[in-house]
Amino acid sequence: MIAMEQLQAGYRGHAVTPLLQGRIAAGAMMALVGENGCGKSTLLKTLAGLLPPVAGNYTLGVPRSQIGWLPQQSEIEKQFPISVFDLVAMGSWQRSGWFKRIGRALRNEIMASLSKVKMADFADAQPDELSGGQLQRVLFARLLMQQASLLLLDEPFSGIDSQTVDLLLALLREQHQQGRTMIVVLHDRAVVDEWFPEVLCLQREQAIWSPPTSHLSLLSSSPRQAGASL
Ligand SMILES: Nc1ncnc2c1ncn2[C@@H]1O[C@H](COP(=O)(O)OP(=O)(O)OP(=O)(O)O)[C@@H](O)[C@H]1O
Repeated sequence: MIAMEQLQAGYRGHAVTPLLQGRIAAGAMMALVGENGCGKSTLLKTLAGLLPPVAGNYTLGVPRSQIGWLPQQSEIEKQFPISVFDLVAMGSWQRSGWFKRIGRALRNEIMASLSKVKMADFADAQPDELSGGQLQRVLFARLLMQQASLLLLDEPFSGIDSQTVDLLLALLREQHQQGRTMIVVLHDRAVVDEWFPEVLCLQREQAIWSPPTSHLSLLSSSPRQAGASL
């Protein structure tokens, strides 16, 4: 699904990642790991189309509308003056349309997503009334509603208790079993070893793919050139 050819991610022409050459297959459940500052978030933002590549190029096998994106900090989301229910409903806007009334079937789906993350009782709450872990569960419910085929999650478990981490990991595995592709930035080696069959480790000089990726000499479709946006 994702092919990277001599890709380097960074800011304003300055690379922060090593050269990335390889592919991530559709349906992969991949952990993105490495020391602080090695460029994990920067790579994820680049793949999400929020930053242009500094060098090389990549292809995503899906349109940008099929990306489910969970950034590292969700404090901004907390200030949104809407209910938890509406925040989760935002995940389905592509299916329902922005200004259409939410019908019974969609309402049930939203409540089912909130139940999956054990937050159904908070449907009428405001995001700023939630703890960090509760808000993260709500954002996962929104992600489920999105039904995106590519999930890019940046440290989704930081500051979350282990029970909740297990709940969210089980949901991710369910998404994986449904054929979705995911790249998740993680720091907890035990979580990576237990849950993630594939790992991309960024180091200063090189990237280590596990299992080793097939070398790419050609990209199959029009690549994103450095400087281009999605
Ligand atoms: N907006 C920015 N402009 C310029 N440089 C940045 C910007 N954001 C981050 N950096 C730098 O890019 C490098 C990589 O940062 P990044 O956040 O991608 O690392 P990371 O691997 O995700 O780190 P961590 O594990 O601490 O979250 C760091 O040296 C950081 O200082």
